[in-house]
Amino acid sequence: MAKFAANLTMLFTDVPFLERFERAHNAGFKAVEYLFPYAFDADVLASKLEQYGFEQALFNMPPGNWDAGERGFAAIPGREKEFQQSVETALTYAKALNCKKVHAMSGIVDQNFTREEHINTFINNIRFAADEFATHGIELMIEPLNNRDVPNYFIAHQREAAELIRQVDRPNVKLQLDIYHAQIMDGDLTHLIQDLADVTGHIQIASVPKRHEPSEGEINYPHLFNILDESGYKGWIGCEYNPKNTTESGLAWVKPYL
Ligand SMILES: O=C(O)[C@@H](O)C(=O)CO
Ligand SMILES: [Mg+2]
Repeated sequence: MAKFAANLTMLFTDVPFLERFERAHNAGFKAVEYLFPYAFDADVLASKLEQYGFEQALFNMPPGNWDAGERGFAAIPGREKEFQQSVETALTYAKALNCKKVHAMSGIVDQNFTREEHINTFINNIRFAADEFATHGIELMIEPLNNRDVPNYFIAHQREAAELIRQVDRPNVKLQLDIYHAQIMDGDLTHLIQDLADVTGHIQIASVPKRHEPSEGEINYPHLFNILDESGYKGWIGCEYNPKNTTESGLAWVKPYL
């Protein structure tokens, strides 16, 4: 049966970040995920997890200068040293939060370099991170982002990510299949989920086109939850959407699963 993690970057945003844990707990969630933990001391976050009995499902590696538009740099030539440092930073948090899945963002392509140069950089960086994480039993996620929201992101299609994962050739590197991005870029979701089941490590959801609750829009999520079950997916499904009104008023869809 599908199980859902509250994404605290997107849900409960009417209160400051640290207060969102309590709100997610009161709503019935048993796990949380969020983009970045780095603004907070790892011990503070760990105590929030402990206080509410949460599992930390996932967080992202440092993305570079987010406010300046950077979206990671795993594929960006010339940033290798920074990438290696960011692996160590992420590892410190992953250990403190007992988090077994970390997402490495690949970055907006740099027009000064060829596609091949980006791919080679990505493969080398991801192998480095995967090997560091493997010694702690941590899986490394890579996630395609749709090119309407994030133009020129290095990976936009799910099967392209699966091919890169094959080339990286490390057992702890997996696909973060965000069904919102997948519907915009790929479609044919039933077959996509089934075909990529063996490389999928994490799932996220939102409606399309508006990235609201999964109960609206063009995707039939109850059908896809069954497909995920049948495909053997047992991990958390991250609720990574912008609530249409308050978070709580839009949670009816998830109540039967909590
Ligand atoms: O889908 C998303 O936007 C996130 O999962 C993410 O990690 C990058 O912003
Ligand atoms: Mg996502």
